[in-house]
Amino acid sequence: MSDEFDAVVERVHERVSPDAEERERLQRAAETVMERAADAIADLPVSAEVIQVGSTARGTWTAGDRDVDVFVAFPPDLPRETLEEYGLDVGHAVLPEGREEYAEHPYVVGECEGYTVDLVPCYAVEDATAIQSAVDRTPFHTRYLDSRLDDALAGEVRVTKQFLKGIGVYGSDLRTRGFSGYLTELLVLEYGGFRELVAAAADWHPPVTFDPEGHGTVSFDGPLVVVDPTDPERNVAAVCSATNVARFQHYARALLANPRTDLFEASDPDPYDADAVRTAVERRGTTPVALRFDAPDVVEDQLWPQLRKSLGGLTDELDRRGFDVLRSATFTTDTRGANEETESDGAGEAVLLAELAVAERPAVERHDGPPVHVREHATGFYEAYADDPDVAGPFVDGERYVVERPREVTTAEAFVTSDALFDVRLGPHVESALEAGYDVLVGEEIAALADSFGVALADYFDPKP
Ligand SMILES: Nc1ccn([C@@H]2O[C@H](COP(=O)(O)OP(=O)(O)OP(=O)(O)O)[C@@H](O)[C@H]2O)c(=O)n1
Ligand SMILES: [Mg+2]
Repeated sequence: MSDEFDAVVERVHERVSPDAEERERLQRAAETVMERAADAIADLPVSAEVIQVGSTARGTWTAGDRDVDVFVAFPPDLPRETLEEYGLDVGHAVLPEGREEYAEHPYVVGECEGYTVDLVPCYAVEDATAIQSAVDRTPFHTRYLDSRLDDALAGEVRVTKQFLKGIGVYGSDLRTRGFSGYLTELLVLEYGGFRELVAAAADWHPPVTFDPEGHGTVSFDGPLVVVDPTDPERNVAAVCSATNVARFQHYARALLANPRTDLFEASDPDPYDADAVRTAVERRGTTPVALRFDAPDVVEDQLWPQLRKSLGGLTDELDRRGFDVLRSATFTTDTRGANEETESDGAGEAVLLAELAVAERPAVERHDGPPVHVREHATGFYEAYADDPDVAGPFVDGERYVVERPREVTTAEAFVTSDALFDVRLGPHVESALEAGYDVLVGEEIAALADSFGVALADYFDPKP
């Protein structure tokens, strides 16, 4: 087992480690960016430090990645608006073709010598606990890891990142909710290597907690807690979902049991076509209901939490109304999950999908009233329904009055096409998007989604751990 494992890791290591030429090319691009930034800062009335951060500063990027992160650290007493203004000035000077993106504050993303450069302003604070903005921690991460990661460990980090990418859990964006680069580096550091990490993870019993500097002061929730060595009040793994921790454990065991390089390769399934969707729906005998609408034009880190929240609100209400949700999913075009040819313009489309075990509820529903001995309430209930021609009862069952009254909706389709849809917990941007209009597809009609969402449907009907 040992030899096989090492042979697999060696092959992956070979593939994800940049050669000398790639390192040089990247370093040249980074230096160009940093020189241009220094020139742009010279035109400003304040001084600022240019710092290369992220995986390219630490030698932990995987070969072929083309992202360079450069920060400009301004004096901490600079007002926020001035920091934003100067940050964008420098960004546009360095990356004349660049576009503005927005995280906690705006920054510029552009191309330089074939690399995608993020040029981010931050505050040069004394220590990471004094941060004024989340990005102010980043230079501390680089300093902390720089002195602890040697070439061999950097290689272990690259292999680990590739494994996490292969199994689909790499990235701390709110769509993925997985392992960030910094988290990966800290875990490798903690265990001393990829193999040690994987062997340990196979036996984790979450919650799993690490505090590399032993300085944690607050307690954190979540399946994985790694107290930031540069900030005792932050859990580096805060966004990592329980699902992704469990998934990592599953694939750690799979790799140990049967070492193979394909676990290090992300692979999309063959997209389902309309026929495959119809066959799947028929075979399962369920009633899928999909809402399809124009995705709100907000950044992904806003979009995904809102889509999940909306899906949760929808499925809770469908359950409450007796349609028994078997499984549900949300997906969008123009990111992974779309067929590239049919990618739409702008923000693309989004889908909320709920697969129901119950297609139709009867015309009546049971409604229990108060116990008869609770005289005032019981009489009120009795009188409210006594003359209602639409109900059966009130009758007495056990100690209570009961009526059987007409059900508001007998199918999920009737529910999602009614105004009651807007009473469920929806993310505000999703709510506006739905108000602008949406299509409802039921049962085999969801085959029409295959054009734009064939990969997501293949994932859905053929789920992997
Ligand atoms: N959720 C995040 C995202 C980023 N960072 C900081 O920003 C740096 C750059 O972020 P990113 O490019 O996302 O990660 P890398 O570490 O560069 O990893 P990758 O190889 O994926 O680029 C990270 O190293 C980390 O210090 C962070 O603290 N928290
Ligand atoms: Mg990076």
